Amino acid sequence: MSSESSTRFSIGYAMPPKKLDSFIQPSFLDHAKSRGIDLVPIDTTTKPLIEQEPFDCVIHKIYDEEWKKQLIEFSSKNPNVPIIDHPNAIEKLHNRISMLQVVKGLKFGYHSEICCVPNQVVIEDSESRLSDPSVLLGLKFPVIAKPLAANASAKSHELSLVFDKDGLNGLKPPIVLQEFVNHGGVIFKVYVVGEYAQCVKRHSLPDISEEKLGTLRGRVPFSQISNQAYVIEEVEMPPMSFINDVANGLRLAMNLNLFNFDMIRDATAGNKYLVIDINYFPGYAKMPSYETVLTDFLLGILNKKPSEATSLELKECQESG
Ligand SMILES: Nc1ncnc2c1ncn2[C@@H]1O[C@H](COP(=O)(O)OP(=O)(O)OP(=O)(O)O)[C@@H](O)[C@H]1O
Ligand SMILES: O=P(O)(O)O[C@H]1[C@H](O)[C@@H](O)[C@H](OP(=O)(O)O)[C@@H](OP(=O)(O)O)[C@H]1O
Ligand SMILES: [Mg+2]
Ligand SMILES: [Mg+2]
Repeated sequence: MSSESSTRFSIGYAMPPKKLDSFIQPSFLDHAKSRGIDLVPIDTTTKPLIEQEPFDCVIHKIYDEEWKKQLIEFSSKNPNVPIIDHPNAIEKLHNRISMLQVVKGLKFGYHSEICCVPNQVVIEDSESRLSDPSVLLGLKFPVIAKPLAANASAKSHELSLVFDKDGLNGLKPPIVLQEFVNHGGVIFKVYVVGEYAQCVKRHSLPDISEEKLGTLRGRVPFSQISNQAYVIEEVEMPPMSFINDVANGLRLAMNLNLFNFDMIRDATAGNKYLVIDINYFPGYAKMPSYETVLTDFLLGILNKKPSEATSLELKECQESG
């Protein structure tokens, strides 16, 4: 039995129904409560945020402009209340090109592992460009076609594995074509919660040999193939020091606290890792011990001095928004 703490904090949370169902588990609410945190649902449909105070912190996964306005208003009235995370920082993850740009800037010289992104091109507009071979800019088949927008819609997760030029016909821009990299059929999914990172293994697409590629035609659609948490024994994890450095580098560069990233290990070069996807506020309930990890993180935020806190700066938000 844990005793309830005497200083209590109120954390407001705002997210779509699907996320509420998975994230707001009784085990999390109870654990947070036992450590002095009351998690309070924010009504995002019938009342403005500023009429629902007081909150000591707000966490959110709502992407519309109206919500952003409400956060700005709330923040100007409560400049010392941390908002996790800044909507402008989250927006960079809504586009599969800007999402990975930050990976290229990561620097940590002392690892034998390297971290990069697959070769990719963006097709912003007309479908007819897909029949022009120069559009591929030297990209090699197979490629994965991904919608450019990664905005939490079901459509944004509708991907295709494309084996040849004919397989590009009928794809609907704006899309990203990304080189498929053989990686042994397993991805490393790294959950980041502030300074904490945890890596899990997930199933992925199997490798495709040159020989097999010669027999494959067109394209195959797929969606959310790495979202189920199964036990995968044999595959060796990347070194934890490397994972921590990538996680911290991304966190600082993106100014985000709550995200995960998917990383694959190139089957032809065991020290080469490629980041293929970064997601805001992912399915944390699938992460072992998410209740304690999230509670520790929130307490860390709440116990910071206001000057160190992640408050949403009105000025910055208006300037770059
Ligand atoms: N460049 C690549 N090379 C090899 N496999 C890839 C590549 N890109 C994606 N995949 C495979 O496709 C899956 C889905 O791709 P991605 O993670 O980009 O899509 P998503 O819909 O954004 O996923 P999530 O559900 O994690 O948000 C990956 O988990 C991985 O199995
Ligand atoms: O609903 P959108 O914004 O599209 O976000 C999804 C992410 O893209 C996925 O990465 C999450 O699954 P994982 O936590 O297994 O990565 C997935 O987790 P969930 O389905 O368990 O909530 C979602 O968070
Ligand atoms: Mg992914
Ligand atoms: Mg994703």
